[in-house]
Amino acid sequence: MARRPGRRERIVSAFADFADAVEAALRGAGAARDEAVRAHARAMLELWLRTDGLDAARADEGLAAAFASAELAPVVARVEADHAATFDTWQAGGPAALRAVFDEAAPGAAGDDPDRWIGDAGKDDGTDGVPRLWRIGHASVAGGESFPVGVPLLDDSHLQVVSAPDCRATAEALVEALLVRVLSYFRPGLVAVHVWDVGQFTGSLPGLYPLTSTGLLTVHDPGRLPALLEELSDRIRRVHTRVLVDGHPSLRALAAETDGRRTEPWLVAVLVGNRTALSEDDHRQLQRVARGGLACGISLVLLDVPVTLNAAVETVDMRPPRQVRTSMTGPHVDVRLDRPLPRDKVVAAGIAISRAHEEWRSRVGTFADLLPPPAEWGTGRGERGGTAAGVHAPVGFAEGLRKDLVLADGSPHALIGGPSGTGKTNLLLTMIGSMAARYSPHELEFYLLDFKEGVSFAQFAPGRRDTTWLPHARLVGVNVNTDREFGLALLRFLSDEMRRRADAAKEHEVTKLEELRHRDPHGHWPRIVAVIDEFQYLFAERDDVTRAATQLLEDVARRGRSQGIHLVLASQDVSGIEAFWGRPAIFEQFVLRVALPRARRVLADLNDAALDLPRWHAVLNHESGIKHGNEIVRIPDAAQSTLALLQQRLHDDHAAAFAPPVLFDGARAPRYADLADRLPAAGGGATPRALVGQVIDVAASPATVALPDAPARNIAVLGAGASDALAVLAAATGSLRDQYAPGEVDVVLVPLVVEAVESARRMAARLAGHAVTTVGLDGIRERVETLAADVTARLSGGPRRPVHLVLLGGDAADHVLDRPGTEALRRILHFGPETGVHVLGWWRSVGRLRTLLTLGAAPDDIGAWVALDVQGSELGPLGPGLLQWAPRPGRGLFFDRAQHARPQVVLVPEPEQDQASRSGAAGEVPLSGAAGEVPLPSAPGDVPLSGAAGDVSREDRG
Ligand SMILES: Nc1ncnc2c1ncn2[C@@H]1O[C@H](COP(=O)(O)OP(=O)(O)OP(=O)(O)O)[C@@H](O)[C@H]1O
Repeated sequence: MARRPGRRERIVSAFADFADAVEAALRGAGAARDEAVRAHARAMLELWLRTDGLDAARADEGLAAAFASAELAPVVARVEADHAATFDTWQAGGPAALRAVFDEAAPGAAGDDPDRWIGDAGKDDGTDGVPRLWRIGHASVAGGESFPVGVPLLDDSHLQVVSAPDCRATAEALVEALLVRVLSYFRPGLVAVHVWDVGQFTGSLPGLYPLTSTGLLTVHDPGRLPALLEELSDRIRRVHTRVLVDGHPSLRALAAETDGRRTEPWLVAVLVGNRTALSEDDHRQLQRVARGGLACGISLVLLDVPVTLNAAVETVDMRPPRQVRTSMTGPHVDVRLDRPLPRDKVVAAGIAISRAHEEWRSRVGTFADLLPPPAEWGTGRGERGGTAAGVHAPVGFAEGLRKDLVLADGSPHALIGGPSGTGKTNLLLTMIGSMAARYSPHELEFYLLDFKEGVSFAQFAPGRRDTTWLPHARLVGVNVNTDREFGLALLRFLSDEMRRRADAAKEHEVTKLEELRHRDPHGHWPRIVAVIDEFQYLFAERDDVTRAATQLLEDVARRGRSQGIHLVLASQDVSGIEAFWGRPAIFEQFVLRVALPRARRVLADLNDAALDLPRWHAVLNHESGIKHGNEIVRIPDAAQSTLALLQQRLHDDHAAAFAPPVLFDGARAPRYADLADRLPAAGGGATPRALVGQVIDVAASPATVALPDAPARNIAVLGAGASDALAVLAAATGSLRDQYAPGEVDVVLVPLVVEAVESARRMAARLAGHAVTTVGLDGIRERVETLAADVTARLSGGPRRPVHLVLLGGDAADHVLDRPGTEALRRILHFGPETGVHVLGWWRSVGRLRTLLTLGAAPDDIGAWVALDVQGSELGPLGPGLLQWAPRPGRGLFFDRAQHARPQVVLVPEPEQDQASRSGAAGEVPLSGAAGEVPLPSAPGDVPLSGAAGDVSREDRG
């Protein structure tokens, strides 16, 4: 019988249903989870792809399975579609546009394939612009067209390259290729490279070593990073203080405003580190260099030197796991670096560049290359305009670039040293030509003195063959080697001019020349450059001249700066010049030092750069001679043909407005006519003045003695030699002619020695129109006694018609005068002048004159004298104390109690017969007429008893 399902079965069945239900529930949950995981994977992949970029994700090996999965393919497809949609437009034109930009920014060796330029030296001088990019590789986006990648460098930016150990060699190759591009682009010399490698004595970049031969590459010792950084800082300082003085912010801006030419080469400093930090000091210094360097042409290339730079810098980051990235292209562009240049080609390029550099250095740089274009000569329209901020003129070349010599507030005066034959004079001529070509004579004046035996500056004054002159030249001194007084005269002039300027500045309430020019635009305030070649002669002796010169030099050196007065002193040997070493106050003002090869003491004590200078080079140092101010420049030959052409042009343009310079020519006696022209106008009751010579001053003033009716107004000329003495007296009597109305004066000519006879005749001829009598030895006593009686009468109120008693060889009269005659002469000397009777006499012996000036007369009766071949010690009783005077031909020591505290040196006028023969009038001087009869002298010993007086005197002069 069938049994009803029992309880147990029911329970089992119920559990089975439960298990089925659970299984169904679990099955459902598993499917949902699988779907969630797949969705998550899809979402994650999309997130990666969109975050890191499709290209990066493809390159990631961990994601290879995902890219292979069919399940995920729609995600990839979707991202690809979006990627393509985003970039397609850019891909269409973006790479091409980048290429175009690059081609423009990186012309020639800056961007071209190396095969097209490697091994050739560059030719570009930067005047047509500087590449803004330098190629390092290429890149593409999303498999699109590739485009070149470059980095900026010169003027624009520094470069920081960061590598990992396994790609360090690639990084070095990148730097090497970059440098080879830069060096091959520009004309050799325009870029110099310095390399410092912390780990290697020889530095990295061995392929570039050939460049060291001409100094284009300098390799620094690993331990001497501070020295390199110091060198770079010095350069920045120098560029700012010397080159960017006109307020230009950078060398690039300066070049843009001038003709585009760079005045300083670029300097690329490559620092190769080992990823460890620099010392704190070096780090700080490097930051300073980075900050100031670009404006001064310094670019840093840092390889694995960890440093943060507060300046424009681009980076190339080569560290894994990423590909190469640059700051130029951003983090999403993988850059493929160019293949390293083959080592042998780099070496060959270095050799070729060095060779071209050497050739360039020996080829370029003539004097003409220093000058601006001829259209600008003397206009001041060139690079720097006027001289408001100083005088800047290139005098030589460094690396083919023109190097300026600067006379301005920072370097007001220059000291030039170099042994004989090293080119001092040439350098001075170069400087003068270069300055004259740049500035207008309204803005710049030269005062040029040469103490050497020679006439180097004579070319700037009108000559017999070349009648042109340099309009800037206001004074030219030649053959002054025996006359230190010329130097003194120049310094005195400068000192006076400084005072005049200071007074004008005070009046306009300003302190500097620049401001004075501004306030007084119609005034004539040129800068003055005073050049003294072989200036040590000026200080050659311990005497009054040296003392006065030292004082004046100190004055001008200290105050000239603000008054626009600049001294340029040149010497073969400055070591012995006490005026300098004993007076640091003077020396310190000579901030600009120029040392020619082997010059001693011109530079600072520890600066021996001049010792191994090659020929025709100079150390130009605008920093008082300290080492870091050294610039080695090559001085061109100041070719006469170019100088002459320049002078001709300047003369043509300016001669109408500028008189010829005053000429100090120590070898030429001043002409009577020139001096007489400058005498004050006579007549109208003016006191007559007797001309006795030429004062040594810049105005070439006549030296005169006033002859008023006052005691002691007699003139004595002292010396045994007849020629100079007679020349002085001839000038003195001749000059009186025009100062009296015809017939207003009596002149008594007394030739007492044979040499004077001819001279007296000429004097008489020149005085034609006046009452002239000539008396010889035989008539002197009587004449003197008559005149003495006349003086007595005058003293008691008799008529006072002017009388000049001209004694030629006064001492020769002693034996004929006897006591009464001598006393009469003393009376004339003592009382004559106040009554209008003046003695103008030549005594061959000071002792004889002194004897005469006793008893009735006194030494003071000679109010003025000119001593010729007489020793200073003999003059004591006549002068103001002990005198230093060593006689020299053509010079006199002139003292006039009425106008001098100390005697002064004068030039004796040209002797009469020279003037006559030069004018072709020799023998034409009328010897008769107004002139009285000349009786033959009769005293034995003084004159021969036979022979014509004229013949004798001509022999004497021959
Ligand atoms: N830069 C130069 N290039 C070529 N020749 C030069 C240069 N400088 C000077 N000379 C030549 O050298 C010679 C001597 O030059 P310079 O007269 O200038 O020397 P210095 O130092 O003034 O000598 P000194 O004091 O003996 O006159 C001259 O014949 C000159 O032409």
